[in-house]
Amino acid sequence: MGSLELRSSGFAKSASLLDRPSWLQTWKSQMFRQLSVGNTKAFLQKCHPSKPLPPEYWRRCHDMPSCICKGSFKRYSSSSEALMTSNSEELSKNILLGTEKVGVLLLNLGGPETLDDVQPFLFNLFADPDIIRLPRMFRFLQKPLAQFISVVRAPKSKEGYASIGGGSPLRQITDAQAEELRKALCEKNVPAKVYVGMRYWHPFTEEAIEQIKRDGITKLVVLPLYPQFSISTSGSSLRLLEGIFRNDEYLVNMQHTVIPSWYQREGYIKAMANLIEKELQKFDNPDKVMIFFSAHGVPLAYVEEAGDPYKAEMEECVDLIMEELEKRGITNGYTLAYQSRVGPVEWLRPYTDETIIELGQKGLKSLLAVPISFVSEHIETLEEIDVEYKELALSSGIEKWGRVPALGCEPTFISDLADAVIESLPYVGAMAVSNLEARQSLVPLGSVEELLAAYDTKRGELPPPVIVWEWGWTKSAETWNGRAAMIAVLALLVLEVTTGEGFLHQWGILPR
Ligand SMILES: C=CC1=C(C)c2cc3[nH]c(cc4nc(cc5[nH]c(cc1n2)c(C)c5CCC(=O)O)C(CCC(=O)O)=C4C)c(C)c3C=C
Ligand SMILES: [Fe+2]
Repeated sequence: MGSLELRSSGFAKSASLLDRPSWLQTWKSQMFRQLSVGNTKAFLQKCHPSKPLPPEYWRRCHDMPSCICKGSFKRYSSSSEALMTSNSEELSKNILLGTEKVGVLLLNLGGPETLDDVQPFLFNLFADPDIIRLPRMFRFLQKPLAQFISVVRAPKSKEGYASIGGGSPLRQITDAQAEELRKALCEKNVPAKVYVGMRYWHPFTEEAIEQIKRDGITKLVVLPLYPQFSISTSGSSLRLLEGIFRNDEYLVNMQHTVIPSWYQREGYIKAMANLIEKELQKFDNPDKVMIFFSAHGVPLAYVEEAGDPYKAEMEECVDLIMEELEKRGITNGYTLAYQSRVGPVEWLRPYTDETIIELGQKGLKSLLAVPISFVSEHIETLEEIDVEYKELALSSGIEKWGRVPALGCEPTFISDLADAVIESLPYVGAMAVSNLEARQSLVPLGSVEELLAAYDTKRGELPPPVIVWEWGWTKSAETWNGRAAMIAVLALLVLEVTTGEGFLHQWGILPR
C-alpha cells in the first residue's frame, strides 16, 4: 500500500476537522479512483483496503496546501516521496531552462466595467446552470429566463454599480493580483505567466485559455481566487473549464492541476489576522469590539442537497483565523453570518442583516465587519457592507463601526498564493498516462469532473435563488402541475421581454 505519510502544513487545526463531512471522503476517494487508470477495482483493492482510512489521514490531507492530487499521488506510487523529489528537481531545472513553460490561471467572477455592461453581465450570471439550475426538462428555458431576469434586475444592480463609481473594480484588482503573483513567483525562482479567466465578464476564461495556448504553456496550475469552495463560484468556473479542456486537443495534452480551495493556508490565515488586528487598533476599546465575519451566502439547498462544502469550509476558516488571533492575545467575541441573498428561498443562516439588528438590540456598541468569502473589494463590500449594513448597524444602536479591507495585493497573501502554486507544481500532470480515456479523466480533467461529481453527484434540480421565484416557485411548490403553470407564465414573460409586446408593457411596468 502506498505511503500514508503526508507532509503536514504544520498549521494549527480545528477540532472540527476530525468530523470531516462525507462529501470530502467521497471526493478524496473519487480522486483515488481516477488514478486507477482503467483498472479501478484492482487499484482500489490495493490502495483502498476494506479498513477505513484513519480520520487523521483525511484531516492532514485536507490541511495540505490544497493541491487536490497530492494525497492521491502519494497513495498512487509506492515510492512517491522519492519520485516526487526527483520530479521537483527535474521540473525546477526544466522551468529554469525554459523547456517547461508554467502558467497559472486565476479564476474569478468578473464584473461589469460600465453601467452598460450590467445587463449582459447579469445575463451571463443567470445563464449559468450552477446559479440557476432548472429541472432537466426545462433546461431549454435557461437562456430566455436569464434574459428575463437580467432585464428585470438590471436597474437595481445598476444603481448599486453607479454608487461605487459606475462599474466593478474586480478586473483591475484581479489584474493587479495576477501581476503581483507573477512577480512573487519570479522572486521565488519560478518564472511563470499568470492569466486571469473570469466567469461572467471580460477577460472571459475562454479568452485566457486561447492566450495560454498561444503562449505554449506546458504546465498549468488552476487557482480559483475564492478561498473557500462553492458550487456557485469555483465549481462553476471548473465546470466551464472542464468543458473547454475536454474539447481541445492541445489542452487534453497539457499537464495541469487545480487548487480547489486554500482558506486553510497559513499565509492566508495570517494575512487575514493581520488585517483584523490592524483595524481593531482603530477602536477606542479594541477588546470590546465584536469581530463580525460576513460571508457571501448561498442557497441552503446547495449545502444540504448538493453537498456544497462551502459552509463547512467557511466555518473552519473563521475558526482558524480566530485561533491565530488568540495566539496573538486577541480574544474578542466573534460571529459569522451570511450576506447578499436574493429571492425567497432559504439561504445559509444566520443572515447578516438580521444578526446586526439582533446584536444592536442586545446592546453591542462596537462592530468590526470582516468580508470573508472574497479577496477583492467589490460591490458587496463597497455598497452592501460599507453603506447598507453600516446604516443598519448605526440605526440598531451600534455606535462604532469598522470594516476590514479585502486582501487585494497584500504581500503576505500574494506570497502565500505563490507558495501554493509552487507546492502544487510537482503534482502537475504527475498522473499522466497513455490511454486517451484515462487522460480525459485524469487530474485535473478527471479531477475536476470527479470533484464536481463528488459534491454534486446527481446534479439535480436545486431551488433557484432568484427573483422569479418570489411569485411562487418555491420549495413548497413541488408538484409538477404547479411547475407547469409557472413555466407557462414564464414563457409568456420571456415572450414579452423578447418581443417587447404584452401586458407588462401595456401597463407600463416594462419600458417600451
Ligand atoms: C464567494 C462569493 C460568492 C458566492 C458564493 C456567490 C453566490 C451567488 N451570487 C449570486 C448572485 C449575484 N452575485 C452577484 C455579484 C457578485 N457575487 C460575488 C460573489 C459570490 N457570489 C461577487 C464578488 C459579486 C460582485 C461582482 C462585482 O461586480 O463587484 C450579482 C450581481 C450584483 C447584484 O445584482 O447584486 C448577483 C445577481 C447567486 C444567485 C449566488 C448563489 C447561487
Ligand atoms: Fe454573487
